[in-house]
Amino acid sequence: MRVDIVSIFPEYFAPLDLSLIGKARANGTLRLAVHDLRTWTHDVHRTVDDTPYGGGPGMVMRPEPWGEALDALAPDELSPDGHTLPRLLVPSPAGDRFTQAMAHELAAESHLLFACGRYEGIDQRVLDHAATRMRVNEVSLGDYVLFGGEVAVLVILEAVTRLLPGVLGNAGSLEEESHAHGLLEAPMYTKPASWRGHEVPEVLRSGDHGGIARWRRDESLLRTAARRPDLIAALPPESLDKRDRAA
Ligand SMILES: COc1ccc(Cn2ccc3ccc(-c4cc(N)[nH]n4)cc32)cc1
Repeated sequence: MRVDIVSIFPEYFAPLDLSLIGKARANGTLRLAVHDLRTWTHDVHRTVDDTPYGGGPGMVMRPEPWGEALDALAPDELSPDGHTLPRLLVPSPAGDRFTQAMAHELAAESHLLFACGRYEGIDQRVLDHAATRMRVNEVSLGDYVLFGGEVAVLVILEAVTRLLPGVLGNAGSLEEESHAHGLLEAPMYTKPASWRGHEVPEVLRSGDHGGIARWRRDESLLRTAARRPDLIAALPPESLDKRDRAA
């Protein structure tokens, strides 16, 4: 997967040299490039923002630098390797909610292009023009307001990259994790069996794999019902058996 990120704070993405994403870049699973939007400014002050039409607080990101950046990173003509146009993702408080389902959808793409806004956002015409030639999605992490898109891109990129083949060592983790089956995961424990007077649930040390699976299922259901009843309501009816309903 190829990923391009455009930001006025490219140094925000230094963490992407670390850990499993860093390994994915080193082994070619992820080809990531971070670009400074000011590359596509031409004035001495390298201006990327201006006052909003219609008045109001703050500044808006100018369309010209973004237009040139997207032209450069998503050229219309097919590249020699038959490169298709990327999917443009624009973090925004007004975007569609980012979900694990969207992470899976994005993990199937060959080229993602992230536009990190700052100030009060990017001139709308940048997104409207881009949408005439590539898929554009405004994406929100949730109902809270960030300073800009960079942190959102780090989150989205981590959620997507861990789904790429070979990135997560034990593929089993993908299957068992929260939101994989629509439920929150059960509590996890490791050694020692007793710690500051807190014991590991006996069933987890019993070797009874059926009992362990049932305990984990029950704990997932109880935790999900308590913290995220919306996920219970969203489950397909057939996924809850009689025992589940009794939990
Ligand atoms: C109320 O209108 C606002 C508009 C923009 C901003 C600051 N800002 C600028 C670019 C940008 C990109 C993403 C986000 C964001 C995404 C989520 N889930 N929360 N916040 C915030 C962003 C603040 C407020």
